[in-house]
Amino acid sequence: MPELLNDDAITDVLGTLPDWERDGDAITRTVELDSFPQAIQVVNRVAEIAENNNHHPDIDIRWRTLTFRCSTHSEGGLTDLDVSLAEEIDGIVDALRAG
Ligand SMILES: C[C@H](O)[C@H](O)[C@H]1CNC2=NC(N)=NC(=O)C2=N1
Repeated sequence: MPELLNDDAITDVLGTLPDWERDGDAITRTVELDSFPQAIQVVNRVAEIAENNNHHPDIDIRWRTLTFRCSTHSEGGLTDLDVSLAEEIDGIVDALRAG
């Protein structure tokens, strides 16, 4: 079972995830892509990784703007699974933006 991160650990983690911020029991990132198709490409790649890892973000899709919200529902808070997922999401966005 993944361990819940305490407030100090969350603060430390957010220092390594500059595009993310804390939202209660979750961390969130909002990102604007160049187009709706590019945003959906990001969503599809995130979905593949989330399914492989059996750990899924909440995703809000509004035209070119995506908001990801990561939390470990089964634990009722943030765990390392969310940190890893956030890092994967950052990598996908960076790779797609680099074209
Ligand atoms: C049954 C299945 O393994 C669980 O519901 C998984 C699915 N994906 C999940 N995703 C997230 N973010 N938190 C969970 O607790 C979780 N649990």
